[in-house]
Amino acid sequence: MTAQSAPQAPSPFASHALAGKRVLVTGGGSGLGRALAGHLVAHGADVHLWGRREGMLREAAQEAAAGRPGSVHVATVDIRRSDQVDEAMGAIWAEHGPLTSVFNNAGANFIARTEDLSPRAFEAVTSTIMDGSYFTSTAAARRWIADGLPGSILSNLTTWVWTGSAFVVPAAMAKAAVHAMTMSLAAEWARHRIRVNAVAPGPIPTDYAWAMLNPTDKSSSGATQTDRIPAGRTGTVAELAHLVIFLLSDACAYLTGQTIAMDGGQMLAGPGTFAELAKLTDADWAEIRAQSKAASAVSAAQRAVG
Ligand SMILES: CCCCCCC/C=C/C(=O)SCCNC(=O)CCNC(=O)[C@H](O)C(C)(C)COP(=O)(O)OP(=O)(O)OC[C@H]1O[C@@H](n2cnc3c(N)ncnc32)[C@H](O)[C@@H]1OP(=O)(O)O
Ligand SMILES: NC(=O)C1=CN([C@@H]2O[C@H](COP(=O)(O)OP(=O)(O)OC[C@H]3O[C@@H](n4cnc5c(N)ncnc54)[C@H](OP(=O)(O)O)[C@@H]3O)[C@@H](O)[C@H]2O)C=CC1
Repeated sequence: MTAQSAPQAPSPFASHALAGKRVLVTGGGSGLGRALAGHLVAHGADVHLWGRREGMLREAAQEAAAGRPGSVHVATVDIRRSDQVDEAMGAIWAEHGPLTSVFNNAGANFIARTEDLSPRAFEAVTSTIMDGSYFTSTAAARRWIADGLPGSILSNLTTWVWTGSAFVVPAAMAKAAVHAMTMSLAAEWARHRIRVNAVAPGPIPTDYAWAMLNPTDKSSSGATQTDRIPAGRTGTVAELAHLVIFLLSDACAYLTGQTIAMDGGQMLAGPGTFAELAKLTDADWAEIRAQSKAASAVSAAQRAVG
């Protein structure tokens, strides 16, 4: 199949679709979170970006706020630490006013044979995705409930919540846990006017994710191969942004408890996982581990916290 080029999809939403919204984006210093921030600002939202690398967050804020100076704020927060999350959430409420929305976007992942993973490796991934999403969601919701305010929680998942995926087992498990949190809290908190939803994008290549998920010339697999996607291309940040804007807007106040896939048909056609990596040799896995750990080390050296 030949790769299709992505359409230049203009936003279907008015520039004030998110006016009055104050949105927290975790993992906002890089990749999808960073790119999404500019779209949220362009539709009227004020945005808060959390991550562990201060320099990246500041650059991201400058980029996203270019059209509306003062609309983006940053904080270094390790979302695996409930104390840091609660303190940073309190600071938003005190210094800027209540959030209206949380986007649980921060994630951690790398491909590896499950039998090779140490307990610390398992925990590094699962605590970021599962604990981090829970700590952030509850820190916001406790305040909304106490203040009698409505709110919206959205999480960035993957289609592995339905299919699982070989070779990324901690991430697949943790994303599935957040999918369960989405359904559970939607029912529990609807009476507080708090909506809880999730998106499950197919591949939208970003620098760090691909350094973790496709680090060598042998590691390309169904999950990251464009030519295996029925739509013939990967998704775009603009397409993800349009779905997120809709879900965070007041246009769908009755929509809650849903995880919405947006993957060009990848999951339904079968190749959305890393199962094909079963063919790799010990030497291939050693190279993958060395390459992805090198990318992690570069990023860890940039952190202010965590
Ligand atoms: C169908 C759709 C297809 C595409 C779907 C895409 C889905 C989304 C994917 C993503 O989420 S990609 C996100 C990529 N971004 C990140 O992962 C950002 C955050 N990442 C990190 O912080 C690191 O990369 C980290 C390794 C995940 C964690 O770093 P941390 O500093 O907390 O831990 P370390 O001390 O470095 O390591 C802890 C532990 O883990 C072992 N380990 C680290 N890397 C590897 C590796 N590549 N292979 C095997 N093991 C690894 C490390 O050795 C430590 O264990 P011990 O040695 O101490 O036992
Ligand atoms: N790209 C893709 O194709 C897809 C991505 N996704 C999901 O989208 C999200 C973003 O991925 P992507 O942009 O590609 O990858 P990135 O690696 O660029 O984004 C992950 C972000 O999470 C932040 N983060 C990681 N650990 C922590 C922590 N403990 N505390 C605070 N922030 C943390 C990182 O910042 P820092 O290291 O500075 O803390 C980074 O900004 C992930 O949840 C991923 O699973 C889902 C489907 C497809």
